[in-house]
Parts: sequence; structure tokens; C-alpha cells
Amino acid sequence: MSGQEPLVSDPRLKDAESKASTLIESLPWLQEFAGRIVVVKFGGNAMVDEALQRAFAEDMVYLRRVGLKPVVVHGGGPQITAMLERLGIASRFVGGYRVTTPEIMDVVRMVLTGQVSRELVSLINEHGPLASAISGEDAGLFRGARRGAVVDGEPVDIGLVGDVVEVDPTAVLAEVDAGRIPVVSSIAPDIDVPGQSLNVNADSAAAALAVALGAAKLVVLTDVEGLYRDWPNRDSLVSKIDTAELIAMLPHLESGMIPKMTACLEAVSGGVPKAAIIDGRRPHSILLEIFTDAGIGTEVVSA
Ligand SMILES: NC(=[NH2+])NCCC[C@H](N)C(=O)O
Repeated sequence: MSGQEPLVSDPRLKDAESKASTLIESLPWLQEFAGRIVVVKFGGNAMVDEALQRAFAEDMVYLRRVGLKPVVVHGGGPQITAMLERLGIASRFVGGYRVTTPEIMDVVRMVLTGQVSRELVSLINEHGPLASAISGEDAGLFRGARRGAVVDGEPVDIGLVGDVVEVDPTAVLAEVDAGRIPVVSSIAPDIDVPGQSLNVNADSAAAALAVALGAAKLVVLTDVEGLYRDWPNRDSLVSKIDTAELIAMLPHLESGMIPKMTACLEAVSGGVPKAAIIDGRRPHSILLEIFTDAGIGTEVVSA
């Protein structure tokens, strides 16, 4: 009578079956993304929590090892604030925005390229010689333009901050082609003032890089589960939205969500087939987004 018992009656077998079905669910996505670049914006809690950092590094190695080509872009707001405090450098704030003086810009560069990117590169390289750091200032990767903030409807000058306006992805592609995972710091030479550098918004830098690289997907880590149609109703989490619908929602979004969703819009409008925001507080959320059918966050696609 052996071999004829119903398989599912054994809880261990049931568990094994569900693991197998999770693994096989990844097959079409492994096929779709094989050899393709996925740009990942690393930010939020995931960047400052040691366990989440480690999980993120594992995810990047995982993606690379199964045949995708991840490219990481990071900012570092909290680390910059901490270092300014440590150095006793006072900041002036306008409408909640720190004014980035040339002295502060030196700290920004030091923290982004000398601390945040180094730490991530080291964590990835614990798994093999995979990651290398590139600053947006290296090899002409980025060029930025200053952009003030808007406070009470009025444009205000907040110093050496801006957006990426030009990308030359040659150096990133060379790393990717060599089998490496580039870790890109969001800093850019000012297109208008030779010799001056800008702290560029990492969300928009990631979007611009995804477009320039012809990436298959942009994934932005945030500290929320995704986009809600009707916040704070948690059942209204949006799994998928097209650009037309997102543009209509944009003015009504909570201010922290606007740069993330704008980055997704910029990527998709620029030809990246899909862009998603996912919850970076949840370990390995990027594996769930990429390798399951439903994903985990909010995916933006072309209208
Ligand atoms: N949030 C979502 N609806 N995601 C769908 C993801 C589908 C697939 N895994 C992909 O990355 O393309």
C-alpha cells in the first residue's frame, strides 16, 4: 500500500509543495528578466538598519547569480545629517529643507562616496567579488542642474542640490558587462558651474539611469507598502497602475510619496517597461516583487 497515501496529508510534504510552487512561480520572471538590467534605488529604513542592509546585499547577489543585472543607486540623507552633527556643522533650514552650502557639500560627497556606498559594496562583496562603487561624478556618469525647493508656492534657494539632467551610462555598462553590480552615488557635477558638484535626488537619478541603460525595470525602496488609492484605508493598496491614472493622482499624494512616484513616472515615460515602489522595511521584498506574479508593491506601467 506504500506510495498510495494522499501526499498532502503529511504537513512536511505540504510545506515542500508550497516551496516548490513558489520556486516555479519565478520561472516566467527568470525568463523575462534574463540578462536584463534592473535599476534599484536603495533608500529609507533599509539603508540604516543593519539586518535590512545585509538582506538587501543578499538580494542583489541573488539577482546577479540568477542572471539579472542589478544596478544600485543610493542617497544618504540620514547618514549626512548624522555626520554633520558629529562634525558640529550647523545647518540653516528654509521651509524644512537644509541649505546645502559648499562646506556641507564636502560632507555630502564624503558620506555618500566614502561611507554609504563603501558599506554596501563591502556587504555585497562578502558573497563574492561582485560590487564596485561609482560616483555620479566618475567618468561623466551624471550631470546635474540646480533646483530650488518650493515653499508656500514660492521657489526658494536651498543651495547645492538638484536633479540629474544628463546621463552617460558607459562606465556603468562596463561594470555590468564585467559581471559586477555597480553601486552608484547620487552626486553630480553642476552642468552650469564647472568644478561645482550637486547633491542630486537619488529617486530621479535612479529613474534617469534606468532610462539611459534601457533597464527592464526600476525598483524604488520606500518605507511604505506601496501607493494607496485612498490613504489611510489599508485595503486600498494599489498593485498596478498606469501612468495616466498616476498622473491624475499625483497632486493628491502625501508629499513624501511624490518624488518616488514621479521617479516611476519618469522611468516609464522614458521607455522603461515597468517601475515599482516596494516596502524596504520588509526583508527581501525585492525578491517577492521580481519573482512572484502579484509582486509586493505598486507597479507603474505605460498607459
Ligand atoms: N506590484 C506588482 N503588481 N508587481 C508585479 C510584478 C510582476 C513581475 N514579478 C515583475 O517584476 O515584472
